[in-house]
Amino acid sequence: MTARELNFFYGAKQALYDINIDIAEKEVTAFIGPSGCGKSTFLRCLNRMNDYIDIARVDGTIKLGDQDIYDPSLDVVQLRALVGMVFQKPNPFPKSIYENVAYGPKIHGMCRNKDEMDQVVQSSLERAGLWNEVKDRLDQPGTGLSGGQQQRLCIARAIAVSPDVVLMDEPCSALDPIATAKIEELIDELRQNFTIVIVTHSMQQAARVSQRTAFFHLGVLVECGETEQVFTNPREEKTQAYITGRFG
Ligand SMILES: Nc1ncnc2c1ncn2[C@@H]1O[C@H](COP(=O)(O)OP(=O)(O)OP(=O)(O)O)[C@@H](O)[C@H]1O
Repeated sequence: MTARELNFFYGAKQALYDINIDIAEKEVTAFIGPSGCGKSTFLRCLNRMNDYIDIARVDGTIKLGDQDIYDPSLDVVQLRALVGMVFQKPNPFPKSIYENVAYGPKIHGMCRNKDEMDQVVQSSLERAGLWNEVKDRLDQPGTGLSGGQQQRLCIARAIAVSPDVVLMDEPCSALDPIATAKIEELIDELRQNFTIVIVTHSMQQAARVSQRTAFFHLGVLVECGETEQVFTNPREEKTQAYITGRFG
């Protein structure tokens, strides 16, 4: 995905300024920066989740491949299948584990019969590292799983519709360290098949899971580069100050 000259406003308040970024395919890009710097706002621009906010206004261009995602003729439901999202708090539907994963493929008409749907559900749960834990209780509520399992269920739900990109907004912030480690391992496996963008408050997490890091400050994308370079040899003084804990 690419963004060019992206400006974003909540009413009169500008939250993002002239963002230009190329998000590399089949890699993990981490968005870091102090609270309120616009990481989540920009993440939500990437699949038009901000459309739900009445006062939101976007200027500039975001493309998925060649497609301008703010083109008025674009089908937003289709866009959100191609650019899926995993939220801070695991939010399974109040439905069975099976139904949670089957929901997307069903509304997008991806499966011709029950066998095909079973296959998609199984492979999505496998790829989300959850199959072995739930295969004997697929008819039980998704909400009955542990927090870490629920988050992996939400990842299975996102990948069941074969997205190109998976956006993750602080996916581990509600999880304990063991569940966090599992999600981080999973992110590393998923990047073989998906482009991943993760917002994280943790610089350690960004360093562990991402290949590229983008540092935001006061709505400006200060620096974006290979994660190792950003953390060891940042180009910008502001990045250096942030990663060494001088502010934020
Ligand atoms: N729905 C909204 N209406 C008005 N202003 C908003 C809204 N959501 C966010 N903002 C403001 O936009 C700015 C960027 O917020 P955003 O949540 O994108 O930052 P962030 O970097 O993700 O922060 P955090 O790390 O705390 O989640 C902040 O000043 C915030 O107060």
